[in-house]
Amino acid sequence: MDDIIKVENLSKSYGQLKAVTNLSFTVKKGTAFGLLGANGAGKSTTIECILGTKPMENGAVSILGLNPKANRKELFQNVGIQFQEANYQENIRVGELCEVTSSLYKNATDYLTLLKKFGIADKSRTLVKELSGGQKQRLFIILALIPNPEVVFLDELTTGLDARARRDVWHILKELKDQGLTILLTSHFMDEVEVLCDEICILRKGNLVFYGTIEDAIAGSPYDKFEDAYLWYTHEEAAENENI
Ligand SMILES: Nc1ncnc2c1ncn2[C@@H]1O[C@H](COP(=O)(O)OP(=O)(O)OP(=O)(O)O)[C@@H](O)[C@H]1O
Repeated sequence: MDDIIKVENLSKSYGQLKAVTNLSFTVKKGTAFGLLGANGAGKSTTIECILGTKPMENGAVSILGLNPKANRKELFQNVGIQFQEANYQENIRVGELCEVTSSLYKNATDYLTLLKKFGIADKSRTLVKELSGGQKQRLFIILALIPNPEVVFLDELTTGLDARARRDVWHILKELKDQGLTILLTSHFMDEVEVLCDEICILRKGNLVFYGTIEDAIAGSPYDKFEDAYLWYTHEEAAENENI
């Protein structure tokens, strides 16, 4: 089975606001897919609908051939999710949180290796609440990878990370992708998207305005740099130029 994530005609509104309209895409095994768009474009809503943590109005979704709502338990073992801070208790140490997380999975990977890879092995005994923003972000990526998942969802992948840490994260994810991991990520950094993503879709106010490869995105725009093309698709390039 090649299509690891399949989204068909996904729509979601909050009252009168259409957050996502008729969105369809597929993500193939061992590839990274970037869900892109400005603040409020509908990226997080899409991820939550795919994972079944938010009800969608219309559409059909499958992950690893399963329905995320009906097959939650089966999927749980094979899907990694980068959660945000609010999901963790305050007074737990980094090592303890990794240990507890590992205990939930049959195929958990060695978290000490991950802590080392992501450069926070020395923080194992530190309280999670005492980590810096970037260290927390690294920890949350580690927690998503502990299950040794087949597919991982990474929302705002490297927000808050310093330049070195971002490159380390890219390197690790590329390695995992080469080993067959499927990645769906959101990011506001187009350099990162160019390094990692095989395919992207760009959302504008919940509507799909581009779906394909980065090369095709550039070719379909008047620009020759991806970031310029991206801003053109999102209709933000004028506002951007005014600020220069
Ligand atoms: N629970 C909610 N109730 C009402 N409106 C919401 C809710 N969650 C999101 N929205 C609205 O839906 C739209 C899409 O939001 P969403 O969080 O999916 O965007 P996003 O692309 O992830 O943005 P960001 O890049 O800022 O994280 C926005 O206009 C937002 O204000």
